[in-house]
Amino acid sequence: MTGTESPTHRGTPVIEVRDLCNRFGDHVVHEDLDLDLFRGEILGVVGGSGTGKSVLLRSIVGLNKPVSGHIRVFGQDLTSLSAAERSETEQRFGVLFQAGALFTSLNLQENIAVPLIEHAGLPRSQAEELARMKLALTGLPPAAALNYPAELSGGMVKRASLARALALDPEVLFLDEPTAGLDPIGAAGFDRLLVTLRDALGLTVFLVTHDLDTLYSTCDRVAVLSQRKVLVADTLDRVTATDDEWIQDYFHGPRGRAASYAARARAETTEE
Ligand SMILES: Nc1ncnc2c1ncn2[C@@H]1O[C@H](COP(=O)(O)OP(=O)(O)OP(=O)(O)O)[C@@H](O)[C@H]1O
Repeated sequence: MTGTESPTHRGTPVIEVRDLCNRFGDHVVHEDLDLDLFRGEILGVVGGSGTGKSVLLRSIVGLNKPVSGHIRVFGQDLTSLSAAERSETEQRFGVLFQAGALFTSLNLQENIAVPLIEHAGLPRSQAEELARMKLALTGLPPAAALNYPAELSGGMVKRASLARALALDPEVLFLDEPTAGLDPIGAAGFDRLLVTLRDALGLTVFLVTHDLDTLYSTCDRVAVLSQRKVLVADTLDRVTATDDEWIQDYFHGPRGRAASYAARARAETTEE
């Protein structure tokens, strides 16, 4: 890795990716990619379209088998685990995919009860009670528990999907573009919720996003994927100062500047 880790995040990483290679046919997506995720941080993962952000996420959560490399999770190499150990480890992860992936034929409390019944073995009534608590945690009103996904706004679907990702009390939360498709107010609300939940539940968060406002308002560190590797993984100040064309265009273009001004204005309002 060319970037130095933030001094605020020393200690053993909960996830260590080393020399990761991913290839589809002739198309090399990652080559000797390194990345650390430290306990309690929100790490934003950015990069141009097709740089392999989602493939990286899927490799870590076990949905994509890398060509080579090591992924250590909670100190254990994923490839050395038996299927049972792997499944146990993966239950310490919560994943929110871009499409949300709720079952359309189930209402929200039934949706969130599914992992509680299947993986935690809870009886249905208890699972649905717990599901209602998870929905409340994400700021949804109690009545929403009986709604079907099609009856909800995009922002509510995202919150419900987050409630499902939190169903099994994960230690690490993986989010793939959680604010995509939300209006700016809905997106800002989701960002605040994410920080509140991280603080309240002690979560570690791996967040793939294109949303500059989300990066500025939620992330402790940002990892930039470029040229098949993590070009830099550090605090926003250090990342934005990195001498790289894509980074300079992304963070110092009109949208990047607007997000940076908005973040500064928010910080000043909080200080007053
Ligand atoms: N299962 C697959 N089979 C073949 N190619 C794949 C597969 N999954 C991903 N790819 C390719 O790998 C590359 C990286 O995909 P990925 O979805 O990780 O990009 P991304 O950085 O998340 O992009 P975006 O920001 O547009 O979502 C893309 O070129 C994609 O087409």
